[in-house]
Amino acid sequence: MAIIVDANNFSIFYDNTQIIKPSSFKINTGDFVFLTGVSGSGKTSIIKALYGEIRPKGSLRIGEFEMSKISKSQLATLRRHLGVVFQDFRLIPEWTILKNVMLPLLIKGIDKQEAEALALKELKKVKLSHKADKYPAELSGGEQQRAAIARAIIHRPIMILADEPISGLDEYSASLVMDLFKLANDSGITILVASHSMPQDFSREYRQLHIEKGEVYELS
Ligand SMILES: Nc1ncnc2c1ncn2[C@@H]1O[C@H](COP(=O)(O)OP(=O)(O)OP(=O)(O)O)[C@@H](O)[C@H]1O
Repeated sequence: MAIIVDANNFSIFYDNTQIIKPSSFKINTGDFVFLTGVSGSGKTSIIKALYGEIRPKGSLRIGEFEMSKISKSQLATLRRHLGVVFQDFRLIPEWTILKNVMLPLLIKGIDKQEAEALALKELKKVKLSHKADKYPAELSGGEQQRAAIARAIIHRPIMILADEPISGLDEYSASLVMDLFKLANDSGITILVASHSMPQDFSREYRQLHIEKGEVYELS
């Protein structure tokens, strides 16, 4: 199995404060991984390091890219192959939900009409077809979260990074979201979900990386 994430003594600092102590782990292509830990333990920071928003120390590789010294152009290339769901969704407020979901396809250079048709299909899967023409502010938090997930999946990334994608969702929406991730995982997409706890009744093989006191280790 190919290694997609290779963390080798990587650590994260904000100014002089060490949030993640030197840690090592590997994620294989096709893994379904939960990143758990209490609030403030550093889950978001690891997602941000993997998405290139903060620069880790030591070695954190995604495929051929070394995140501790990735260049701007390499980062743009890498991001085209990642899907990300941030805790605050980061939908573009001036754009409709449909256009937000189309964005990764437009970046890929897919023609607008085709992108629109694909985005409508993806919105159907997250049960948001009826909100396609609305703006983010017109949607509930849970609906915005589902739109963000549609945007993260639509371009069939190699890996999806999702920060607390089911927190605050009711049971129906939470299982809808987890089902979407399972489906994506079935098609070979590696999934990393940061969550303060494991979802109940998670019926599939998974790995759990846990952060405690700044250390990341595998729970089995
Ligand atoms: N930009 C920043 N500057 C300084 N410290 C930060 C910054 N962002 C986060 N931190 C600190 O880093 C630590 C880890 O934060 P992080 O957001 O990664 O935790 P988390 O596990 O995702 O928490 P939550 O579950 O509440 O989202 C916290 O102590 C936080 O205060």
